[in-house]
Amino acid sequence: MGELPGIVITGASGRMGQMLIRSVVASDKARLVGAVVRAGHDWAGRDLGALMGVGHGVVVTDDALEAFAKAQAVIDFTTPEATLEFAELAAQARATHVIGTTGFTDAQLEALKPAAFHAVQVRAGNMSLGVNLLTQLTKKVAQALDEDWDIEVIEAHHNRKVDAPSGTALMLGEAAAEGRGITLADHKESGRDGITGAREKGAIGFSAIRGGDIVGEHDVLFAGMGERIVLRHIATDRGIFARGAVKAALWGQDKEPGQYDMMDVLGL
Ligand SMILES: NC(=O)C1=CN([C@@H]2O[C@H](COP(=O)(O)OP(=O)(O)OC[C@H]3O[C@@H](n4cnc5c(N)ncnc54)[C@H](O)[C@@H]3O)[C@@H](O)[C@H]2O)C=CC1
Ligand SMILES: O=C(O)C1=N[C@H](C(=O)O)C[C@H](O)C1
Repeated sequence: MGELPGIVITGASGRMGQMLIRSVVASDKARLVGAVVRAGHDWAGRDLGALMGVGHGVVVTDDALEAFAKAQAVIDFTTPEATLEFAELAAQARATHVIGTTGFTDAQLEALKPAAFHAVQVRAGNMSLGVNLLTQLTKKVAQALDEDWDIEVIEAHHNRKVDAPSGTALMLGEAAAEGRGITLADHKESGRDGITGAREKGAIGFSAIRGGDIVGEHDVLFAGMGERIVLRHIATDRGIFARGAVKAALWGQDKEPGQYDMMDVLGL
């Protein structure tokens, strides 16, 4: 039997970075071969075992290229700017690049594409099974209802989150738009404040709550006259995102270069 696929985690000291390290170490289908932090971070050069109590023998580095050269997959939950750099390096190393990072601009999403000519890229605003199922349900409900039903996506996250609406909220909004046969960009309404005027018919609205240690909560509200439907997902443990990302890294091993998402991985 050959060696298990080697995985590098970027943003190793972050909330998701640490969760991902624990998930790879706990997996019997993958090996942790590297942990990358940003340049000058005080974890660089230190053994993960001493820092986290797991991953003994893996020395944290700020040299992503060197780390990626030893890997079959890179799992990356960092920032859009860092992910763009890592996409090029993962392509050079022909390593599957699993991207959990959110908050990309349209131009940044466009800039991710060339790397996918050379390596598998799996990107999703949410890597959990539950949210990906909810996305499918959202599309189905939106397909069944007409514009008399107002669609609102409401999300809540911890007070350290820097982007809004969340990547998940955008995924759900895209699914609702697809179900309704419209383009989200033309119907997105977020950040209401002041005298906004009446709600535009057919809009897909977004609201973001930030507070405390909320892991991630998403409601898709279909509001009609005299009745409402609410589809809801509540995450209570970041392990759901990490396990999904490890699954994606393994799934990518025998795929052709290109851009994929968690629907592909989960076969939904
Ligand atoms: N797709 C999904 O299922 C999920 C996505 N996320 C997304 O993942 C991202 C990270 O979230 P958190 O872990 O909560 O944030 P965090 O702020 O705790 O961690 C991000 C880490 O990236 C590191 N970083 C930044 N630039 C870097 C560089 N150039 N090289 C190496 N490391 C670098 C930071 O030092 C930090 O440790 C966010 O965009 C978040 O929305 C979070 C949870 C689930
Ligand atoms: O930043 C987070 O924490 C999360 N980000 C993702 C998002 O933007 O949707 C996924 C999850 O909700 C947690």
